[in-house]
Amino acid sequence: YFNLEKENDCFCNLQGKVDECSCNIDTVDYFNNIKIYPRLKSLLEKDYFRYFKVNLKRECPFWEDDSKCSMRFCNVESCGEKDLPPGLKGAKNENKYTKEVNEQCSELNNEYDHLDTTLSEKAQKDIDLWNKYDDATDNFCIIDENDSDSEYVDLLKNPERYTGYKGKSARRIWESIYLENCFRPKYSSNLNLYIQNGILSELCLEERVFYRAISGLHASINTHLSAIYLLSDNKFGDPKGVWGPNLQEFQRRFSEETTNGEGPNWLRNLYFVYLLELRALAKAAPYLEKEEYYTGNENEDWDTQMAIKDLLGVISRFPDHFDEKIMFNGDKNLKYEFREHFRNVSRIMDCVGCPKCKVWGKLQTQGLGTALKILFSGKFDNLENTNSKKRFQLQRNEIVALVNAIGRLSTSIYKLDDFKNMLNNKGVNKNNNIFN
Ligand SMILES: Cc1cc2nc3c(=O)[nH]c(=O)nc-3n(C[C@H](O)[C@H](O)[C@H](O)COP(=O)(O)OP(=O)(O)OC[C@H]3O[C@@H](n4cnc5c(N)ncnc54)[C@H](O)[C@@H]3O)c2cc1C
Repeated sequence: YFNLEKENDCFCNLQGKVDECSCNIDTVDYFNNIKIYPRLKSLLEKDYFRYFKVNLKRECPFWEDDSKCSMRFCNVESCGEKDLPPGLKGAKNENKYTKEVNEQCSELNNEYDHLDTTLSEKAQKDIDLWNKYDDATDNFCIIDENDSDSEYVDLLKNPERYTGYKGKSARRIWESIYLENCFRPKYSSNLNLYIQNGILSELCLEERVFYRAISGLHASINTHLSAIYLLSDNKFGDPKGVWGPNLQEFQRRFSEETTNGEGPNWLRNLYFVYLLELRALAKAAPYLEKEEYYTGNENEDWDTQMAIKDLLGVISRFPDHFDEKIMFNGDKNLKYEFREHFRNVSRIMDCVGCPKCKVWGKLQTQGLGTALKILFSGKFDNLENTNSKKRFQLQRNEIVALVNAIGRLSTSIYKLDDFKNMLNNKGVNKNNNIFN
């Protein structure tokens, strides 16, 4: 199928600096594969991170969903109440998420010190409304967590992998993201649906960042489906399927030869979005270190807190993340547009025709949306100097989505190393021009 000489070309341009950031691809490789990936892998097996609440029933607001996924591997096993950790049971009762509320401490009030914190029903309603409004204007995503149709999905039971979702429906999702919901070069005569790297310079920094983030997410999803591909025959093979890396699929998606020279740029965008999300995690560290990670299982909750602290410590010692301070210093409208575009991308996830892809698509856009909120809402600036826990709260699902989204990107970068080794073992390292 492929010319061996050209076979490795996904990796040749994948070197040097990550665009818009100050560090090199190989520095990120080392840092991720040795330090971050193993930590995230064990952290994401903890109950707190393994259950994601998602609404799979919300209708597509843009067009009638016309797709049925071709394979049974598309379907999601949602989990029943009995499978959930004690702290997440009674999903309708939002208060169950925090230990404080569950353990309702009843201290005696000194009647002279007593501060009357009761509010009239009307005032309480107003405040709820204000909070909702404030929150909504900061959010880059529609959040499913409080939705009555939402259900918990066990992410470990539903790994992101090849599902067979392709064709018109999948293409329409990506097209509508890039065509309508990414910023586009205004003066370019190029009518190609997808933005080519060469004309990205016509976009301003913020617009480029937006495009690179989406493209990086796309590259990550396509790396996963190539890395956990269905290798056995669907009809006659093992009913559970035999899964593993498919090098040819990976090359078709990322080599210069088959992508008009764009594949390696898409992989660079994967590194970009990884650094962007890591920066968000580092920025929110003072807040996340104080979170309880409550599931009702004391031992595990303690382990989770320790594991998070350890991870945040490692991340904060890596200096060269994305620098968000360079963004939104000019045109005030741009931030608003940026947020609206991204909210539309998150709405499009309701149109994904394969339930498993939808779960992971929603999780990853919500994770990226949470990262953008941390970086750009202003509410996480100067966290070190304030009692942040009281000032601002992320919902449980936002934290679960953010850390899992970083887990996905980290795994993709790790899997690139596997593909690189597979290519080298085939004896084509002399021209290893994807990764060199
Ligand atoms: C939200 C979502 C989640 C999905 N999850 C899964 C999943 O879990 N498992 C699964 O098997 N399939 C999944 N899919 C489908 C998968 O992403 C592909 O759409 C499908 O495999 C068809 O691939 P394709 O070769 O036609 O190109 P597509 O990936 O559909 O890409 C369409 C076009 O976009 C351009 N393009 C490709 N990659 C990039 C990039 N990184 N940056 C910029 N432009 C790019 C190219 O011009 C390409 O022709 C998902 C799709 C969506 C929309």
